[in-house]
Amino acid sequence: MAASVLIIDDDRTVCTSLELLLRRAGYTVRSVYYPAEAAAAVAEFAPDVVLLDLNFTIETSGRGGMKLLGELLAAYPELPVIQMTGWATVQLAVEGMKAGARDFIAKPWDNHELLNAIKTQLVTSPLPWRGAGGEELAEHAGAKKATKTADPFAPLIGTSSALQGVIDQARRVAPTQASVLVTGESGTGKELIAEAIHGASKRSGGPFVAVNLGGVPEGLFESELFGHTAGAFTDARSDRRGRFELAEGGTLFLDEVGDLAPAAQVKLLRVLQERQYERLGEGRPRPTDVRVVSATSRNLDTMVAAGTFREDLLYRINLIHLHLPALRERPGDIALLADHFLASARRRYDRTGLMLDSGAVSWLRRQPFPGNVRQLQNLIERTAILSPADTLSAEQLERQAGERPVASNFAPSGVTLEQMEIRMIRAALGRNGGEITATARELGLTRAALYRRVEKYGIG
Ligand SMILES: Nc1ncnc2c1ncn2[C@@H]1O[C@H](COP(=O)(O)OP(=O)(O)OP(=O)(O)O)[C@@H](O)[C@H]1O
Repeated sequence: MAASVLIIDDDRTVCTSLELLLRRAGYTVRSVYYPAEAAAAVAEFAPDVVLLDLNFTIETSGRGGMKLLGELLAAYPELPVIQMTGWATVQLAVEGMKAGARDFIAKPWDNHELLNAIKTQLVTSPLPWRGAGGEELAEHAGAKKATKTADPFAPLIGTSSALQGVIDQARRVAPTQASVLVTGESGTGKELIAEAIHGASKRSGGPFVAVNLGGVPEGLFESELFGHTAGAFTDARSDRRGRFELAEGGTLFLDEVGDLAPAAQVKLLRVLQERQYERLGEGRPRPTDVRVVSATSRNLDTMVAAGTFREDLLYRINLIHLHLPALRERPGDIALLADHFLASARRRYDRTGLMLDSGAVSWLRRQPFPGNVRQLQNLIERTAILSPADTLSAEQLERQAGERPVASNFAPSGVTLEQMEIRMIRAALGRNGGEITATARELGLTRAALYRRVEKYGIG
């Protein structure tokens, strides 16, 4: 049986787009638009996970959402609630976490992160709040069990020696306990290879828990990674397990490790050195047995030289270093990858005739793909959905790829810098399928800086 998600948000466009995303990922979904209907929907639909918007537009303070969160958790203390909130209201999200929400996602959300957050709740909740079988849920959340006997590296498509070299290295280090640092541009498959390393390790029976450190506000770092006990803060009503605890016996994937603030770097280093951590408010150390795989698209050596990343932490996470090549460095893999994404579009949309004509393949091979494999995947998928014909041409792909490269009219007169910025952000969001991390990388911004601009300009 498919796992289920209840969306509580008064913005119907948000609900519709979340419904589409989650149904495609195999979930049963229901939305409610009015806070007053939420409790009844939880009772009737018995969702495995709830996505709750904290900012109802009628009540922009977010108090409506906080109140509802309190009511739902009072009635169902174990209900896994993921809060959704705009960047400007991170403080509210912090309050929500203290009140017992399990996670939070900033709007506009990153699809990949959102799906990961839901998966984490399904896999790591040992006692689903309504008593459903944990096994069944875990099986749904990523089909890791079903594919256990298959080659864990099979999902990594590409025959280029640049990619195969990295896969060979990864195969060799997977069975060891060594910490691994995966570098590479956004969308090159860092998380995919981290999962494969876990799958090929002796820990494959344990959990694979991912945490995007770039998305964790500083004030939440300890609670997020190490957990807290009820009463640790004024609003901490229930115990909360941190990511280290959730990953016990398995692999902890620290994504965007280069985005960690200096104070958080010290705290992480201490836990990795001492192999023990403390839940906030508990006052006693807990031993930890996790293997750490980290990833970043930043250059940590340069950051160490600049004094923004601790050298001792780099040594700790970087026993083995794997670097994934950008897609433009292995154009020979583009046709194979395109074929792979087209095959999944055929299955997903039941369009067995979908294919690329030869012009389309050579056009794809000439593209720079700054968003790497993720960008190629989004482009194929979008073109397949929007094309009425089964054979996709270079022209159709080009149209979907959106803005052309810089041309002489790049800075037309009569357009303000601000308008230009809005256009560039919109275009980059379009090219990257709305993925915040990839868009921020393409524009050379941090995620926080991109969120601020999206918020400031009201880009939807
Ligand atoms: N070699 C590959 N074969 C098949 N799919 C791939 C490959 N590399 C990446 N992908 C797909 O591209 C998308 C992005 O990959 P992934 O999330 O692992 O990248 P990432 O480097 O971790 O990105 P980011 O730095 O933005 O978090 C995913 O949907 C993934 O399945």
